[in-house]
Order: sequence, then C-alpha cells, then structure tokens
Amino acid sequence: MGQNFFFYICIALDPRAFLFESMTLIKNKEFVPYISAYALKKRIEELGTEISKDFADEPAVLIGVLNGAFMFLADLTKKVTVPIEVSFIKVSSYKGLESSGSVMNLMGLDVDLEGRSVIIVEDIIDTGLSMKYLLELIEKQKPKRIAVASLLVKPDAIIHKIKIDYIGFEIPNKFVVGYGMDYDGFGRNLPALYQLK
Ligand SMILES: O=P(O)(O)OC[C@H]1O[C@H](OP(=O)(O)OP(=O)(O)O)[C@H](O)[C@@H]1O
Ligand code: HPA
Repeated sequence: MGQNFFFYICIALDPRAFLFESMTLIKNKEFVPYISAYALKKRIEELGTEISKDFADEPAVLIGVLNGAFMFLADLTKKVTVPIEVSFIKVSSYKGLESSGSVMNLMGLDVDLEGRSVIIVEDIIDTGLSMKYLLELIEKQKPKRIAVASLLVKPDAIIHKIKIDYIGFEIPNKFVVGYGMDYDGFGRNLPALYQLK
C-alpha cells in the first residue's frame, strides 16, 4: 500500500513521471512500460535517505546481488550519505520467465562479515528462494545485523517468507525487465521498468 501510494502521489505531483518510453521487444516478447526511470529515481532517493538514517551510527556493508542488482546498487549507494562499504555476490535462480527452483552460487563474498551490519541489495524478490539462500549463507558468518533491501517485491509470488526491511515497489506477479533485470540475458540496460504484455 505504502509503495503504491507513493507511486500515485509521484505521478500526481510531477508530470515527468509520465515520461514512459514506448513498448519494447526482447527476443520476440513484447514488454510494455511499467515504472518510469523518474519514478524509480525518486523512490531510490527515499530509500537512500532511510538507510542513511538507520545506519548513521554503524557503517554497513552493502552486498549487491549480481547480476540484476547492479543498477539499483549503483544508484542507491549514491543516495546514501553515511559511510558504507560495498561488495558483491553472484547467484542465479531464474531461467527465462520462471524460477528454476534451485540457486547456483556463481561468485562468493570477499569480505569478512563477522560482527558487521550487512544490507543485502536485490533488484527483485520473486519466489524468495534466492534471498532465503543468501540469508542462510550470510548468517553463517555471524554478522551483527542483516537487513534486506529490494527494489521490487512480488508479494503474490513469494513462497519463502522473508523479512524485507526496504522495499522500492510491491508489484503484481508478472514478469518484468529493465533497470538491471533481464529476459534471457537482454533488457538489463533499459533505464525504466517494463512488464510482459
Ligand atoms: O526470488 P527469486 O524467485 O529467487 O527470484 C529473484 C532472483 O532472480 C533474479 O536473479 P537471476 O537468477 O535471474 O539472476 P540475475 O540476477 O543474474 O539475472 C533476481 O536478480 C533475484 O536474484
Ligand atoms: O520478473 C522478473 N524479471 C526478471 N528477473 C526476475 N527474476 C525473478 N523475477 C524476475
């Protein structure tokens, strides 16, 4: 409700939020404009402000989940005004338009997280499988605190219940591309978000 409310207020207050690009075709699938680059930017600014307040006294390690989170992490970190560290992990669970049902760890962590405050930064939480895997993996390192930030969450698709601390937008259970997210490897470079028609 909170995220949707923000979205409509954003459109009402600033007509630039309407500046969608046109439909896009990726590997013969049609995707229609869904969330504009402007609306993403405004929401990410808010998330950056929230994180800056919450972690003002305890420098956090932000862990971006590759590949999808590269754009969100880059824009989010620019809006965090308190000291942070940045690192990456790479996992894969999605094949084409569906979850494969298992998580492959393709690149491990290079930071010691014991006693640290950690924020896992994801582009999207869909079934929750990847985040469940990541939480279990990171908990083994005994951090002081783990928070989860995800630009998008599909509440109707979640199978693995997870506490999500920072949510950009709650979206329906429909496949999306753009702003880091791909369909079969393509579409990650789109600056806005598109939904499968
Ligand atoms: O909640 P889930 O059902 O696990 O889906 C979410 C995961 O799927 C996507 O990654 P993907 O496996 O497509 O790899 P990518 O980041 O390289 O695109 C996304 O970036 C999340 O990590
Ligand atoms: O809707 C999606 N789009 C792209 N990648 C994804 N990974 C999980 N869900 C999605």
